Amino acid sequence: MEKIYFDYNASTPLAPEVVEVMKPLLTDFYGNPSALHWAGVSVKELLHTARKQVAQLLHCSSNEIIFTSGGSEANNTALKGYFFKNRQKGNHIITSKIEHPAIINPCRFLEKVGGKVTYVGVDEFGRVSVDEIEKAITDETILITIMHANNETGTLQPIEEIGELAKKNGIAFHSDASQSIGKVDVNVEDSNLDMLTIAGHKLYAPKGIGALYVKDGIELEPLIHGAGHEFGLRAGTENTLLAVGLGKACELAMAQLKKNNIGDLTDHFWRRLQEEFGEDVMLNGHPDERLPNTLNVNFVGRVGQEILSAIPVLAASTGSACHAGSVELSPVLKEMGVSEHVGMGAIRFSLGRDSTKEEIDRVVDLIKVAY
Ligand SMILES: Cc1ncc(COP(=O)(O)O)c(C=O)c1O
Repeated sequence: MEKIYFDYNASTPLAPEVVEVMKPLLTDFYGNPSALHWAGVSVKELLHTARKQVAQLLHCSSNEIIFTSGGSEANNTALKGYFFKNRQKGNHIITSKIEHPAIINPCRFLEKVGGKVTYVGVDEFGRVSVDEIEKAITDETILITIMHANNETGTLQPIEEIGELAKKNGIAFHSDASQSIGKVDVNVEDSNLDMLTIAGHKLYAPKGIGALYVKDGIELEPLIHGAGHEFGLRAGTENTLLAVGLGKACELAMAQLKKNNIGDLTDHFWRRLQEEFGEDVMLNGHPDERLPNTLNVNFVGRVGQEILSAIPVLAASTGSACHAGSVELSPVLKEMGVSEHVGMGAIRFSLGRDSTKEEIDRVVDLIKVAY
């Protein structure tokens, strides 16, 4: 039976165009981009193009993009880098309780070295309250970091309002946009963002590459000290192969955003599940303010992982973490107030460019059999 991949929030395949653009870097374009001779200059040009392509997607300048090894490194650079460089201004950071571990754990680390962190909660749809963030601001607050879209539910946060609030209070604003880039339009200027994280493998670029937007004028301490690569913010000869792939992926994402009908497919999926399962299915996340590709559904009274195990051709995720054989309710759903009875039945389906209506209909049929 043909396999079905509905786990694009976990990782995406490489776009064929991305593979093509990377090929010459495996053979002919081997120079060090810092070298001044022909071999270096040609690679430097490719890197420059890639940086420009990433910047265009975010609506910023290419000198505001630094390449990293992925979303986790970009988040660590933003949080630790900003904290260590700006510590004399204050030691307080505001974030949310539903961030990815790549934000929560750097925050926990900073708490061990003199930082104070407020973790704001979310409502039943997984959205933070801007008022609650405002109330958490103190004279010591230097940074607000709130993810743009949640990886499990797809719920989008009101980053424009949070950006306004941060700007009004002279506080830097970072957003982990690993899940939203390429799925919805993101404009760092309109959202008053000072820093923003991208993860390549969520948008049809390779794994092991990402980027951090750092607004002109924002100062960071690098995580990796060395030579002056990436505007002095990340030492080490650039991963030109993967950066060029990310650049192309960003160019493709821009074109895709304009002709994207993935939201219609997700709506069709949700309609079909409601038709077949009625009140036995519940949506996790905001009904409208959600990534167009993400459908997180509770199969009430069931265990999501058991349903998935019964459908081996389907790649999808549960929101729950498996520890030593036991399945636990996802901390994100827990924060949203979803009960264990309901939330243990959660399955996250995340669609992508190659997903089809036929696949969705087949998955609904397979779930009916497995149910
Ligand atoms: C919201 C979010 N942030 C950060 C990351 C980490 O990205 P990477 O795997 O590129 O380090 C992920 C990946 O799962 C994510 O979903």
